[in-house]
Amino acid sequence: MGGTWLAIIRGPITIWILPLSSKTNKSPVPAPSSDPLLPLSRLMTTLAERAVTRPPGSYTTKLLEGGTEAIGKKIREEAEELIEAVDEDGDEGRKHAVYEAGDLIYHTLVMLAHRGIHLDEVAAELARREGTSGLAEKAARKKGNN
Ligand SMILES: N=c1c2ncn([C@@H]3O[C@H](COP(=O)(O)OP(=O)(O)OP(=O)(O)O)[C@@H](O)[C@H]3O)c2ncn1[C@@H]1O[C@H](COP(=O)(O)O)[C@@H](O)[C@H]1O
Repeated sequence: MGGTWLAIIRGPITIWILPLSSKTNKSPVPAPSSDPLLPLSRLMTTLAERAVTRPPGSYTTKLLEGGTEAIGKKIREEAEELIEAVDEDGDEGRKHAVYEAGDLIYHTLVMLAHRGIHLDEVAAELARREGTSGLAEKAARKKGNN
């Protein structure tokens, strides 16, 4: 295993071992071309690394230094921009919505990195919810409150 590696140990069970690549955003692990969602996972790894190494000249570092408030402000802005873009007509409008969704997802992942949460944990939470309608879940929650 060549190069410099960084181990992040959180909580009782989570251990991240990341190859350090703070000078570039080149993926530390080359992506097999089969999974189109791998860039998300690679981005999360980069952002988790930024949260630890805080390289100067990084927009992510700047956001992380601003904390929950600065990151939250960008999430609100980007959410607004996505909502507006979604109703724009045609291919250009659709492309714009994709672009704004990218901004919103990036800033959301920065918030996760800020809190020391990995995308895997969110995926596990979504997997736990899989197959349960939001309506059924809400009804069960209401019942539990009685
Ligand atoms: N995916 C992104 C990404 N998406 C959006 N952005 C930035 O998010 C900002 C979006 O804000 P706006 O659209 O409001 O643009 P703006 O007006 O310039 O922003 P502000 O100055 O108002 O904050 C822009 O500066 C974008 O460049 C991103 N910045 C970084 N990444 C990824 O994160 C990696 C690490 O980035 P650094 O930490 O900056 O090296 C990059 O290599 C990319 O892979």
